[in-house]
Amino acid sequence: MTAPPESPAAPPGHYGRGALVAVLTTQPLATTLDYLAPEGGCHLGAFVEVPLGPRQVLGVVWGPGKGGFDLAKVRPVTRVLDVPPMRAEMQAFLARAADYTLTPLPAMLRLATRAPGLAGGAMMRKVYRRAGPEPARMTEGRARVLDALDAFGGAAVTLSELAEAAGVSPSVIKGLVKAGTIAGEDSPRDTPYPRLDPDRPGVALTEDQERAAEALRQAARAGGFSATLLKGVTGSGKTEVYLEAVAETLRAGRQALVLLPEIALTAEFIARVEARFGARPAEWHSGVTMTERRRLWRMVAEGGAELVVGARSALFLPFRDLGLIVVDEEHDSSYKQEDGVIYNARDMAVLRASLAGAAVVLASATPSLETWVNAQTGKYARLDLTTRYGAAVMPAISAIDMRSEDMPAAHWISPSLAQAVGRRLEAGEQSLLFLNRRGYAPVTLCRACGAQIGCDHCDARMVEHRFLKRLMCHQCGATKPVPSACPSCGAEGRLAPVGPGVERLAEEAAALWHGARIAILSSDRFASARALKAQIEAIAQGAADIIIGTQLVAKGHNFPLLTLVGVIDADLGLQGSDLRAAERTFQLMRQVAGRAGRAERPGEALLQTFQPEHPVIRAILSGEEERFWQAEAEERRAAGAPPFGRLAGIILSSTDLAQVSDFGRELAMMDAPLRAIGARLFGPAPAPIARIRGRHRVRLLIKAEKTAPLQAAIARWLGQFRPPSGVRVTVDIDPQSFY
Ligand SMILES: Nc1ncnc2c1ncn2[C@@H]1O[C@H](COP(=O)(O)OP(=O)(O)OP(=O)(O)O)[C@@H](O)[C@H]1O
Ligand SMILES: [Zn+2]
Repeated sequence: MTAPPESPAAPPGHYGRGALVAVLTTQPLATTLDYLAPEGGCHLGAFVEVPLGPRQVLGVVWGPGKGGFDLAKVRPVTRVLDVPPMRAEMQAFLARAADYTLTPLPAMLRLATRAPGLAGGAMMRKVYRRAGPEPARMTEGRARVLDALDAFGGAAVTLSELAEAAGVSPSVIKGLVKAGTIAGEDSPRDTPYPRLDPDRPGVALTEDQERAAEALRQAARAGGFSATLLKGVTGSGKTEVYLEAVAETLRAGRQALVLLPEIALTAEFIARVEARFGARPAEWHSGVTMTERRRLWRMVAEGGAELVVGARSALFLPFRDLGLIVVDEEHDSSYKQEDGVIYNARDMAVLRASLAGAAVVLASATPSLETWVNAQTGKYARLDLTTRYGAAVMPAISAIDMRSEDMPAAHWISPSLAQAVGRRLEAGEQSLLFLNRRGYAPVTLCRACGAQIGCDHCDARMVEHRFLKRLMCHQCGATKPVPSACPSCGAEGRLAPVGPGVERLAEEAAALWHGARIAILSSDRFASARALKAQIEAIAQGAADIIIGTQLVAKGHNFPLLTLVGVIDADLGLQGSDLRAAERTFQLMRQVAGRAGRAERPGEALLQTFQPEHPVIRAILSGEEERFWQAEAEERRAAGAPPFGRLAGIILSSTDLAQVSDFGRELAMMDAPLRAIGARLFGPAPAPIARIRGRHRVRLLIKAEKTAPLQAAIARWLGQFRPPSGVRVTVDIDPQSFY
């Protein structure tokens, strides 16, 4: 039973006062809840505050109320928030994303409302300015406040900002207000971002670049959904090309979103946007302040932000008219969100673009196999840039056969690689030694009893971090001091590091090359994204001779002086049984090698390997990329593996091992809904990392045909059970990791 609308002339999508509306809240409830539209009514999609028990919670008017119960008991919406209503496109996106990832809709709504102060409504804030003569009593603190105000030169400044700039407590400022010297006034909090000028001249594009740029401009002009793989070798100018698509989108008056896989890359990208369009874009990632997040969220909704550069969560921003999404380095595994709501931002970008009528550009030198196949089958358009820009040429890649190198124990830099580095040092060029292992040594072993030091909470070995002087678990982050005696047998002084991490490699390099400036680039070495950015910039300017880095350095940085890349262990990624081991190794090696020789001087990449004849190593060396993808695709097709078949991972965890094992078996026994769609269930089996943070983990794997209705079947299957309390069930559709 639905209440009649207040007035028959109400516009579509508007509910008059007293009409029954369904509100989706961010609370973990199974369904929407019915409320009465408030005084003045509300629009479909309106952000509202509603009573839930004793509390007020945030919600969105999702549609007409479901009714079917006593209307007298339905409570009215408390108030409609002063932000633009959620658009139908966004509602559809959240609903489809929820269905795809098997995530409850309220959790999706939480992703879409991750800005502070939406309900706060305080659109104004107090800012301070000079208002009268100097106070009768002038103190040093007061003088500093007035100096600081002058220094701000009329820019809006809040109490806390002013206090911080002047180095005084807020009471000093309040004293000046009382004295009439300065005044606080309310001013709008959220202001639009500076306009970008798409018609400023960009760089002169090469013929190849121009061809690709024109195709992307056309896609942007066409105004509907399209998906394009922009595949260009490292240093070919993909960024310059897709900025042309951004320009065309802005000309059409629509908004653009550029996703980057790594916050550390944003500084360089923003500088390029500023050079191209004369102003900075809006930034959205974990390093952005709350005030700025709030401003961005609102401005995106109101159209006061034309271009957003951000992390994967920027996909859930309330764009008013999204015309373009660029996913840069689209193959990057960090686009997969692995906890909380598990989703792949690359796939969600395509979904959102299709609903918004936007163009999506997936850019990479080494695309994911999924995207490569989509381009092969014509589902996506494909544009290729096959040469580096300008004088730069692709680096020569060759292998160092470690079987014939003379390697003393506990050394990892072969004589051949050392020679090559030595030549760079003499020439004043930079070398990068790449090792994808953080810390000093991956294993700490007791030479008396053979025990390895493990984490107390996880089924994982502790990694020594000599820089921090601790052992650290890379699963849960727990740390402990390096003991002097073996925790197993008590032997004193017999613990030894085994294997290399970047810190140990730096030690070896320092012993080899006295006086060389060595910099370690590894995420755990930097307290903040800002510090990391600064270090990357310094290195680009030449502040280091030898860079020792983890995969952090593989991601699109430009180091113009870098001419040699040495990969310490090219076999590392090939060891696992991971479905994507070959693909990942191929991508990573090609990307890392691509850091070399990006300016005038040619680059070289040397891969230390014990198996130079391995097909993946050979493919990396030969550079015959298309053949590699072809072969990899064939193998996956034969195995019915993604992207030709579908997978879903089910992870059960509990502090009680028996409980989680029993529940796993129960799930496996009642798999009829899965069999009904021809899917196969494997497991339960203890997860490769069988315990994390004290929780025992059991995995099941579902394999289905590409077209099978997998999510619906999983929902029916899981719907048969009530997990015992304490058991957590995580569904990972299209899993990327299997730990
Ligand atoms: N047409 C051009 N005119 C001037 N400079 C250019 C041009 N094209 C590319 N460049 C420069 O060449 C370098 C490489 O370009 P860009 O970073 O766009 O390449 P990319 O393909 O995105 O590389 P990667 O995949 O390694 O990130 C940059 O410094 C860029 O400014
Ligand atoms: Zn741990």
